[in-house]
Amino acid sequence: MSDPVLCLDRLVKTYNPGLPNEITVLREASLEIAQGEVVAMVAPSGSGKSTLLHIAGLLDAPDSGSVRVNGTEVSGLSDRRRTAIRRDELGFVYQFHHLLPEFSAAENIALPQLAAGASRGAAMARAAELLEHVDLSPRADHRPAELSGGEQQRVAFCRALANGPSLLLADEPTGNLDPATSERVFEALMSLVRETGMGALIATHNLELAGRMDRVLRMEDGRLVAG
Ligand SMILES: Nc1ncnc2c1ncn2[C@@H]1O[C@H](COP(=O)(O)OP(=O)(O)OP(=O)(O)O)[C@@H](O)[C@H]1O
Repeated sequence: MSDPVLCLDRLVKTYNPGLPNEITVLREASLEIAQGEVVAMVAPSGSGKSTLLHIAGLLDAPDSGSVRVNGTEVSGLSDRRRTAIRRDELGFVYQFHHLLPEFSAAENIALPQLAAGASRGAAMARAAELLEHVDLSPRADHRPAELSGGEQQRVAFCRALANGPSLLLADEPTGNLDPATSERVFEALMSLVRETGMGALIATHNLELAGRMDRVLRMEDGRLVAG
């Protein structure tokens, strides 16, 4: 059997330790995501969802507990190796798209590939393929400001998937959209994720969307429990 794409084991995280405003956000939070599995994380605001996603995305370290990505324990790795894992194995989507305003949709999708060493031709070809998948080929040369909110978010999904990651981490990817757009964007995301066979951890407040994923976890008192 292959390793889980993500294994978080008994993560503990306290902010401001020893100070009056000390707050323990994660209390032995654990989860495992198999290859191709799409997991929803439902959590009230302030319960530690972003903290957990930051740790899973190797942007922050836990106080204790372990993080394994495709079987590799990340604590103790050099910054360089950690950056390589983030670039090659993880894809990120946020509530706001964070596309670069001065570049076109296709160029935004090409950039992470160029950073990973792809040629411009190969990167733009892959961008075109991804844009076609989310029905945005006619918008390839548009800058983000010339796209609707739902279109911008679909471009952000393409960018997240550009380097063929095995795990997608998404923090309320449809949180900023109206219900109809949210539905369309969610469908686009699921179709991309299913097509590539990647695993995904998707934080959402939308219980209806969560119910359509393979598994739902709830954040409760700093732990993840089956929802
Ligand atoms: N860098 C930090 N320093 C101190 N406290 C922090 C820090 N980051 C987060 N917190 C606190 O930790 C708790 C959890 O924050 P986190 O952002 O993980 O929650 P969340 O579930 O993602 O919330 P939201 O849905 O509102 O974004 C909050 O009480 C927050 O104020």
